[in-house]
Amino acid sequence: MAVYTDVQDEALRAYLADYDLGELVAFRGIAEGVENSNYALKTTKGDWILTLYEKRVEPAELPYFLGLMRHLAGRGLACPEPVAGRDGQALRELAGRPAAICTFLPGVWPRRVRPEHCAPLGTALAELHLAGMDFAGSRPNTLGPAGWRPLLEACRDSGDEVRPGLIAELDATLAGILAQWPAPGTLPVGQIHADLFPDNVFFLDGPQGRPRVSGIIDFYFACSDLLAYDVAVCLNAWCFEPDFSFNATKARAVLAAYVARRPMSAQERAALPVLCRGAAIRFLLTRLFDWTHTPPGALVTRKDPLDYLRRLRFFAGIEGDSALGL
Ligand SMILES: Nc1ncnc2c1ncn2[C@@H]1O[C@H](COP(=O)(O)OP(=O)(O)OP(=O)(O)O)[C@@H](O)[C@H]1O
Ligand SMILES: N[C@@H](CCO)C(=O)O
Repeated sequence: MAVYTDVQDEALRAYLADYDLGELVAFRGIAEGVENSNYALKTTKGDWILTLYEKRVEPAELPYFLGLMRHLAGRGLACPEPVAGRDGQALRELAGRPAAICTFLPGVWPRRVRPEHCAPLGTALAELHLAGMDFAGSRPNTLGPAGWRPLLEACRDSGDEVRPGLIAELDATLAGILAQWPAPGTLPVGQIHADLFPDNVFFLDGPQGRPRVSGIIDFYFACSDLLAYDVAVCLNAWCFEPDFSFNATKARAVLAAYVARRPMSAQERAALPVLCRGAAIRFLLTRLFDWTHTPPGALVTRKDPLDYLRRLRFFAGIEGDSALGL
């Protein structure tokens, strides 16, 4: 459930008066998502998404996120485009929170990923990376390697309640990942999404009923980091079956479509296994943090950290990039 901040009809109408979006016809809170409050708006000029940024989003970072979305949308990527008010500002305030309206994207995210989703995903990811190349802004990856040890420390006291021995296993695995992490300057860097899970990618049926990407949303973890790390996030999030087995067919489809648009260097390919381990531990640690720090009775649904322990163990057991489908 993600409507933390209630918006009253009156307040929304007053807010919309600063835009050129016509009259409000209807609005409703969207239950999906856990970070921010989202509302679907219908006005006489179309459909929009209103987001109120909640406490996990740092207000000073919003110009980067909104600027990146505007840039990518301007390059033709199907992502939400922030809508400016009459004064030219997209970032405004509503109900005491920073707020913005973005374009509404059609389509639905895949509840069950099929191999046919994977090539369009790989293409869209490469297009996102290419479109971001000339973006002027930058933002460090606060959930990148430098953030993992502090997260693990924050889970040290209660982590083993989730699974006995978990913290010791993570201590050892993290040390190995950090020791092998690519040195700065060795791999291409750019603007990455950093959270490209199935629930952030919308699809519509394209020619012959094949799925095509109709929208990429939720840029609020986007940052400037290794492009290949974004690929590793997708291999984690899209290429495992419900029984946690790795689906090499899906991985091959993601990678082949990606490299057809943005070829990867030999160093990037060689680094993929450690990048996959890094991506697995990132989601394991943020989930473990939430699992051990969310008060009972809170409205948010906690995600199981152990799903990512399975992935981490899989990626720890592979030798080269051939097991990944390259
Ligand atoms: N531009 C958009 N067009 C259409 N629907 C959107 C758009 N942005 C968000 N939504 C809807 O709102 C839901 C929640 O959005 P989002 O995933 O960005 O929420 P969040 O709380 O910020 O993120 P998180 O996934 O990190 O919890 C999406 O699943 C989708 O249904
Ligand atoms: N995609 C993340 C949550 C939101 O960033 C996860 O599944 O843990």
